[in-house]
Amino acid sequence: MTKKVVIVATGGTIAMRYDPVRGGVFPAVTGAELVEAVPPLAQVGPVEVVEFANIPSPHITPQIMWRLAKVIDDLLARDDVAGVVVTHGTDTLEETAYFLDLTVQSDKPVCMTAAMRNAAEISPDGPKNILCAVKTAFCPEAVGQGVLVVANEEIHAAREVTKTHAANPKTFASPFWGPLGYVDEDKVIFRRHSLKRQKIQPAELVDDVYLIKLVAGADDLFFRCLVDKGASGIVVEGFGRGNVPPAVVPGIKAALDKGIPVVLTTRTVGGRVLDVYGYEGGVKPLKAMGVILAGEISGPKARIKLMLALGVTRDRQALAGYFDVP
Ligand SMILES: NC(=O)C[C@H](N)C(=O)O
Repeated sequence: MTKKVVIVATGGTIAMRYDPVRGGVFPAVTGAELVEAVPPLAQVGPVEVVEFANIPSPHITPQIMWRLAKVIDDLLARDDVAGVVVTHGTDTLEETAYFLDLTVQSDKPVCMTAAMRNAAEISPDGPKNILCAVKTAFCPEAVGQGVLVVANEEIHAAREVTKTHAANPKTFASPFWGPLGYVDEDKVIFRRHSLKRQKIQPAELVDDVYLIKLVAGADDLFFRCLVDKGASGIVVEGFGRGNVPPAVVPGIKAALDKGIPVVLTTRTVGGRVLDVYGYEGGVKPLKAMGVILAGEISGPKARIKLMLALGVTRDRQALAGYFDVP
């Protein structure tokens, strides 16, 4: 049977054009039109298009990600489907990629791609990104690598990749680790394998989980607001090893006392949160209070993981186990 790659279009700049009447860039291009703009796809293999949505990625929500994951799993269950490519906006792409990496049950390739230049600009990057993403989705070595982000001819792991530049087409990078591989003219090359996938199968999506990014001199106002609101979870982006200002600690304690799990990440782009420092606000006393350490993942990705894990358990120890992975 000749297998195909299904392109699931969700929107983003890749599917936008400048509108002179409204004076801005707006959604304008369907998934089918995106494919028409990439004639060399005919030499790669058969593709099918699913018009999932056409929205800017700042409009993407965890509930939409949840629906997207189910659509992708249904597609990958088909014997005639080798893999899926998702076209998406770059602004929140890393969050959707990580959500899918944790929830899509199939190990067939899922390659997300995007564009930094809209379809009407000089040298749009979308068509080449789609071509590289489809080539990767057909590549046998992409099986079992988890969700991949393919852009600018590079292949990145969902767990490691982040958007690093507001405008440059080379925006996606995996700090300290670099790409898994790249797409050359003649073939797809993987130079390393992604980390072992973690899969979470929640019964429901608990999406009232909030991220608080800390800065010098921060106090616990935001924590007290979330405690009053009865949030289901709080992710904190601390400094360095995960340390926080002393004025934040009472707010963290108030959340924990109310049974709200608090997950600690760091605002650095690399390295792990670790209980090195014993001073007030250091991770050692925070861990002793019951704060969950999130390892290396970023604040936005830790929030995605906590949403999903809360759909499985509210037990703090069990929740901590979901974050105790490399
Ligand atoms: N390059 C892009 O796709 C950015 C756009 N604002 C989006 O995320 O939808």
